[in-house]
Amino acid sequence: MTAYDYDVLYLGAGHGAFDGAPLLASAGKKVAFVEREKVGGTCPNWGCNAKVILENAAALQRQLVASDGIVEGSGKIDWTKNMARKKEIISIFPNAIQSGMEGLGIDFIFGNGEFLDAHTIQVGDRQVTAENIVIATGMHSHRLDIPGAEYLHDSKDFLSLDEAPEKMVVIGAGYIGLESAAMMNAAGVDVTVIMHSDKALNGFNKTYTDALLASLEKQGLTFVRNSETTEVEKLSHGFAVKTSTGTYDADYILDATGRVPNTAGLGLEKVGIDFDQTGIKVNEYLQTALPNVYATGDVVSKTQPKLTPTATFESQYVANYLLGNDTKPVNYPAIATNVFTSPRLAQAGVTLDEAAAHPDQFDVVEKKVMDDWYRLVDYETEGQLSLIYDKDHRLVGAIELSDHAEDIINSLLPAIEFGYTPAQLARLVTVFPTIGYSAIGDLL
Ligand SMILES: Cc1cc2nc3c(=O)[nH]c(=O)nc-3n(C[C@H](O)[C@H](O)[C@H](O)COP(=O)(O)OP(=O)(O)OC[C@H]3O[C@@H](n4cnc5c(N)ncnc54)[C@H](O)[C@@H]3O)c2cc1C
Ligand SMILES: NC(=O)c1ccc[n+]([C@@H]2O[C@H](COP(=O)([O-])OP(=O)(O)OC[C@H]3O[C@@H](n4cnc5c(N)ncnc54)[C@H](O)[C@@H]3O)[C@@H](O)[C@H]2O)c1
Repeated sequence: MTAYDYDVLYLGAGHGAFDGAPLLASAGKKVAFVEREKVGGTCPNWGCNAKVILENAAALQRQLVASDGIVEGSGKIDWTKNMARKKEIISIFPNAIQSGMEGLGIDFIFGNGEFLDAHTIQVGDRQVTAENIVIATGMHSHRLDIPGAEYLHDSKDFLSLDEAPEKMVVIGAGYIGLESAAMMNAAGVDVTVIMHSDKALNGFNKTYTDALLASLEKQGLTFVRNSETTEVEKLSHGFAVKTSTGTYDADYILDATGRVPNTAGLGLEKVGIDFDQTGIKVNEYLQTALPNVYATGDVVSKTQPKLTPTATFESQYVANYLLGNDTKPVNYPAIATNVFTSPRLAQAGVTLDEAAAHPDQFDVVEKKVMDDWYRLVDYETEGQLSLIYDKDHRLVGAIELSDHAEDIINSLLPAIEFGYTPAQLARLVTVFPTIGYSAIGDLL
């Protein structure tokens, strides 16, 4: 029998890797990560955690303004201090994750990993072998290919921006575009978002995304719809962003036009692993074309949202599959997602668009968030909720726009995932008065 250096070797040390690795190490497997940048990957260093700290100031400001003088103060955001706080909080993550993993006996090998064959990875001048390899290399920012592209910044740059610009142009109205634009608008920046269609946020219903844009417009954001960005020109002060609908001045430009799977330079073609621009192709066991090589997280080609909880779920699934604890095909649960603007837009389970396409299978109940008196308690002013039921009246999906949408969707998630009956729902005696009580109350 061949002796490999490791039982399982992960390419990448983000959530797609480090959430499953401890299960393997605790079961006595020899495990290592190959990481070319920062331990923890995108989410803690340049994604979720970094972003949510910065956005929290905008959410606080919104509540303070809505209190209409009960809580005094202008709510002015000091962006530089906000950024310094963010840097301080997230700086602990790489070492904390690394020492936690090393405490379990897991090794770190730093450098770019590339396949030599199905069991061998080249890292610098070292060749590392493993019985099983998990590709968890994530994604990087898509960059527009236009003249002046060198003046554009991506989300990684943006989440380290120490000084707020006066005028900012954001190209793209997906998660990153809207979250970044909304928090900078709250920080007093004049922000224009260029959209190449009239619909924001793929995967969310248009009635809801239009309502979100309308709310953000009321707060001062400008959206330019159906506009193609063609060129960026450097001026003596700042830049001119040229588009099919006009020219917009900015001193900071964020290219938020999407993310691309990290498949290049891995040697995938050489070893016969299938992939395309959507990511690595896997079967129902998250196995690539090579039976001993798996893929997890953002690098996987899939219909599920490319989010941290999805990466975590897949990482734990593959670890359990390799241990023989779970031999069934991957069975994704309802995946909850939230756009961290103020108000938030969150959803889980069957979407409104899916429900509309299959009226024979689903019923939709519409609710006005402001009909719930509790929303007045924490100064909410607007919002809507749609509950999607199957024909047995079990909740199968929900979408909400409000300042607490993420809490409502999290509270509804068990009912969506486990299909609670009305009798089971009636046994959920939640704390009153709270947003969780409101969420379950919506179902009764
Ligand atoms: C700005 C931003 C905000 C986000 N906010 C949220 C949010 O609020 N909620 C949410 O759920 N999701 C959010 N996401 C998405 C979330 O960050 C990803 O879904 C998650 O990080 C995916 O984890 P992963 O392990 O698949 O990839 P990653 O975290 O990207 O990790 C991949 C790792 O692989 C390494 N790597 C790549 N190639 C190689 C190689 N050849 N050799 C060695 N190492 C390699 C990389 O350096 C990286 O560290 C956000 C993303 C961004 C960009
Ligand atoms: N809150 C969260 O959970 C969160 C936050 C940020 C990112 N993410 C994840 O990260 C990933 C990437 O987010 P993202 O915002 O980069 O991608 P995205 O796909 O959500 O949005 C990209 C947007 O750019 C638009 N676009 C593309 N080309 C364009 C062009 N030439 N001009 C104008 N617009 C253009 C697209 O239509 C789309 O709306 C997503 O998969 C998302 O799941 C999640």
